[in-house]
Amino acid sequence: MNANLTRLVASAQKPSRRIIGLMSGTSLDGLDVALCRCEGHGPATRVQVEQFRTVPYTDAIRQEIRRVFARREVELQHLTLLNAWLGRLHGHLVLDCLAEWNIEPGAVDAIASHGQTVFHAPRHQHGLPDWPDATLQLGDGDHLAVQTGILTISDFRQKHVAAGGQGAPLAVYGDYLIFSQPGEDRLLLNLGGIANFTYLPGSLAAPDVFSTDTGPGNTLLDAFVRMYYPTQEYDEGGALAAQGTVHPALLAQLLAHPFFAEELPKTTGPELFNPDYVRAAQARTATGHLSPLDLLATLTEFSAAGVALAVERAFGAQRPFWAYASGGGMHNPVLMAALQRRLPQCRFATTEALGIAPDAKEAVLFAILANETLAGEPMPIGAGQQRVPAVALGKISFPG
Ligand SMILES: Nc1ncnc2c1ncn2[C@@H]1O[C@H](COP(=O)(O)OP(=O)(O)OP(=O)(O)O)[C@@H](O)[C@H]1O
Ligand SMILES: CC(=O)N[C@H]1[C@@H]2OC[C@@H](O2)[C@@H](O)[C@@H]1O[C@H](C)C(=O)O
Repeated sequence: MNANLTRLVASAQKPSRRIIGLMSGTSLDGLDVALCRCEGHGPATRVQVEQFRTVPYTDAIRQEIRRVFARREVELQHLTLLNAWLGRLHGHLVLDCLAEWNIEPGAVDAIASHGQTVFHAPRHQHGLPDWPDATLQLGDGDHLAVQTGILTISDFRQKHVAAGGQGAPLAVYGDYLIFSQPGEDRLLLNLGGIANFTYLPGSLAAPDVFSTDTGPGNTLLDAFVRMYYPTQEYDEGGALAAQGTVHPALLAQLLAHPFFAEELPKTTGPELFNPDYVRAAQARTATGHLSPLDLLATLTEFSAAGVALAVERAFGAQRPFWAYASGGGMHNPVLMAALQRRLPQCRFATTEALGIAPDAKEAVLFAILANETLAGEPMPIGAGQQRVPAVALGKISFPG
C-alpha cells in the first residue's frame, strides 16, 4: 500500500486527532486558525480548542483577493495565480502559528482548509436554468500540504453541491455534532459577512435539522463603512449606526428582493448583497440623499430583519428558542439589539456558553468536518428537502 494511505488509515483509526481548522470568510478580515483536539467521531465527538488565532490580512492581501472577489468578470491569470498563492500563504500562516505555539508540524494529524470563497453561485442567484448550483473556493490544498508537510483536507463545498446541496451552509454538520442538546430547541446564529443559522431540535430528530443563510450579516455595513470612512474597516461597536435613524421605505425596498420570499434552506453571498444592490434600492425609493449614519442604521436593521424573516418563515413568530450567536456581528450591539427586538421569543447568548469561543467557531467546525471525513460516517441529518446531503466532504491532499 502507498505509505500515504497507510498513514491516513492509521490517523483515521486513532482515538483522537489533532486537526487545524482554517477559515477565511467573506469579510476578508483574516485567516482563523484553530488547533483542535478531536476525540471520537459522529455524535460522540468531543472537541477541545487547544489554540486559536486570527491572523489579520494585510491591506495588500485583501486587495489581491478583491480583484476577483464576487466579481462576474475577472482576469483569468490573476484567478489562477491566486489559487496557488493563497494555498501557500495559508500554509505559511499555519507554520507561523505552530512555531508561535511551540508545536511541531509532525504533531498535527491534518489541516482542514476552507479556502477563500471568491464566487458563490446558487441557481437562484445566477438565474441560468440550464446550469447547476456552483461555488468556488481558492487556496488549493496541495499547496498547504506540501508547504506544511501536514495532510490537508480542503474544498469541502464541492461534494455538497455535487450531492444536491447549494454548497452552503456547511456549519450544520458540526453544529449538529457538538451543540445538540436534548430538550432544548436551539438556533446557532452566525453573524459573519453573510448571516446564517442552524436549527437543532431538542428532540434530536436528525431529519429536522437544517441550516440556511438569511441574507447579509456585516457585508453591506463593511462596504459602506469603507466607502464613507476610509480609515475604518467596519462599524466598531455599532457606534456609527447608533447615531443614525432607520429609513422605513428603504428598509422595505431592501427586503423586497425575491431572495427573502424563497423557500428555506437557501444560500447567498456578496454577489447579490453588495453596494450596487443598495444603490438600486435607494434609487427606487428616492433615498440617495440619506446620510451615511442613517444608511448604516438602515443596513444594520436590514441584516436583523433578514434573520428574523427566516426564523419566522421556518417556525412562525411564537416559537421560543435559545439563540447562540457567533461571528463578528455579535460584537455589534446595534445589530444584537435589533435582533432581540425582532425576535422577542428568542433568548440570546453566544457559543461561549456552549464551550466554544464564538470567534473560533467556524474554524473549529471545519476541523470537525475533516475529522468526520477521516473517521466518521456520512450523517443522516436534514434528510431530503432540507438539502443537507449525507456525504463525506472534502478532498484529501497528501504532503508527499
Ligand atoms: N467590535 C466589532 N464591532 C462591530 N462589528 C464587528 C466587530 N468585530 C467584528 N465585527 C464585524 O464582523 C466582521 C467579521 O466577522 P466574521 O469574521 O465572523 O466574518 P467572516 O467569517 O468573514 O464571514 P462569513 O461567516 O460570512 O464567511 C467584521 O468585518 C465586522 O463587520
Ligand atoms: C459560499 C460561502 O463561503 N458561504 C459562507 C458565507 O459565510 C457565511 C455564509 O456565507 C455561509 O453560507 C458560508 O460559510 C459558513 C462557514 C457555512 O458554510 O456554514
